[in-house]
Amino acid sequence: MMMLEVRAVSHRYGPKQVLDRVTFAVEKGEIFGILGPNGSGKTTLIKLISKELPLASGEIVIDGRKLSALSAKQWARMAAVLPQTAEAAPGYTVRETVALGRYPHQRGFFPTWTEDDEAALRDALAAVGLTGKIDEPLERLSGGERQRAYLARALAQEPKLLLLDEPTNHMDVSGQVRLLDRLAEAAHARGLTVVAVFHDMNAASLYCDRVLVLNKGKIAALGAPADVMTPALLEEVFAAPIVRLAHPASATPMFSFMPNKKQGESPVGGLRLSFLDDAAVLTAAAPLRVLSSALIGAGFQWATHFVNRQVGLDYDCSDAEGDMRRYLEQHGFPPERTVGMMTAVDVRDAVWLQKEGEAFSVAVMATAGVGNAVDAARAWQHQPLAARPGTINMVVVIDGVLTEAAFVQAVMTATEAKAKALADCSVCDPETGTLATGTSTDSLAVAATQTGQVFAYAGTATELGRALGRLVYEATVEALGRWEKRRKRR
Ligand SMILES: Nc1ncnc2c1ncn2[C@@H]1O[C@H](COP(=O)(O)OP(=O)(O)OP(=O)(O)O)[C@@H](O)[C@H]1O
Repeated sequence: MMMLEVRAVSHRYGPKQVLDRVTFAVEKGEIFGILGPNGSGKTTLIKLISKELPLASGEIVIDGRKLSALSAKQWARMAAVLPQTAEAAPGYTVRETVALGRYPHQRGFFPTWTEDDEAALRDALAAVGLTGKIDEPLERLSGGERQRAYLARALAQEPKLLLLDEPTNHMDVSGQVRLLDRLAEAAHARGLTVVAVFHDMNAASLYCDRVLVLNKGKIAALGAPADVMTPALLEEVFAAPIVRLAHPASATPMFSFMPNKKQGESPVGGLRLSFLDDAAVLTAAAPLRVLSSALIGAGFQWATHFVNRQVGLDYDCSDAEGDMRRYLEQHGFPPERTVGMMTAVDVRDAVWLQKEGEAFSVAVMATAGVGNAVDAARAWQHQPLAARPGTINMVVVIDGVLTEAAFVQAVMTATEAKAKALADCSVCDPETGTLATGTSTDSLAVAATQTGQVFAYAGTATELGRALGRLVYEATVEALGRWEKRRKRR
């Protein structure tokens, strides 16, 4: 069932055409976003639907009834609007402001305030979190609170259709999340239809079932955010470089801008390996983009420090992450910009290899121990393992721009080269007696400067992949040799 139909609606201010044959329909219970750059006609569209501007061309139908046939009071029983600006009318309290929302439901010349009116008012105030401010004068509220009071007035109207022009304009983050969550709740539980103008693409993507993208008064796109909010479309419409990212917890895309930064110096030359008593530390002159499985900074991250910390064989692993975070803070490494790994291997044996290619540079830091060696193909045969010390930790740094595919391929290439190094060193899984492919607690970080040449791939079909595989292989063999030597000396 459609709650709102907009058919071939055009609008002019004098000679200026600001909407051009705009057609779309919004289903009952939908949260529908309107996006577009400044001046694209969003507010005009809301004003036409809310009867604030006369409709000169096209047709608008609300819940099956033509807008032109609805009186102001009939309209207000079906729809409510929260305008862009929320200026306080002097002298009104929050209660009085919200009570005005009940006017469309009241009849006769001397309407009485019913229990239903009071319940609707209380519900609306609770929904926007303003119950505690019911008797405050509106002008004493902050901009965000005032916006919420006006939203409560719109909710008290108990509309089927709620029109919002930038609803989170004056709100801080928690206010935004609370408001949008409440709207989503009301839409899904009560079948409220919400049509809202958004400037924040991320909020629109997270909360809208569908979005309409307006550009110069015309529809540039219409559909589910994940389908239509493509970087190409958004870049064209907003004339700004936009990147689309995967949200960590929701299947809706996130957006950010690409700053127009000058390319910095290649930081591979600026990498520095240093040692603390109990850690090998790699420091980069500029932040590197990293994909890692490390204890701290796992996943994609930007980091300037890579800390490979040595712990005793009897280390209590129950809160390794918290402990590592404290360790980093105590030693002056910013945890949000540090990739932190742990090992029981002596970090003085860390291997550091670099290769300067024509088109790229690659560097590898590795520590290795194989007291905990495992054949990944036979690990299922193991008894549940008590983690034994002996981990292979590796940081691979590439000077260049890696695509996400190249990051994943670099992880694959490094892992395959490590497995081959173990095989060539005849390292066996003690439980199965077969050749080991790694240890059960290995960490890997692949880092890239994200300046200079672009690498779309880093598999063994590429020059970069071949150099990377070779370096990882050599570093692993060397690190295993050092570990073995130290073990024999004990
Ligand atoms: N009353 C008016 N008289 C003349 N021109 C107007 C009037 N109101 C808006 N406009 C113009 O119409 C165009 C569309 O305005 P509208 O407010 O609908 O855009 P918008 O997409 O909501 O913009 P914003 O993102 O800045 O709020 C703009 O160029 C604006 O300058």
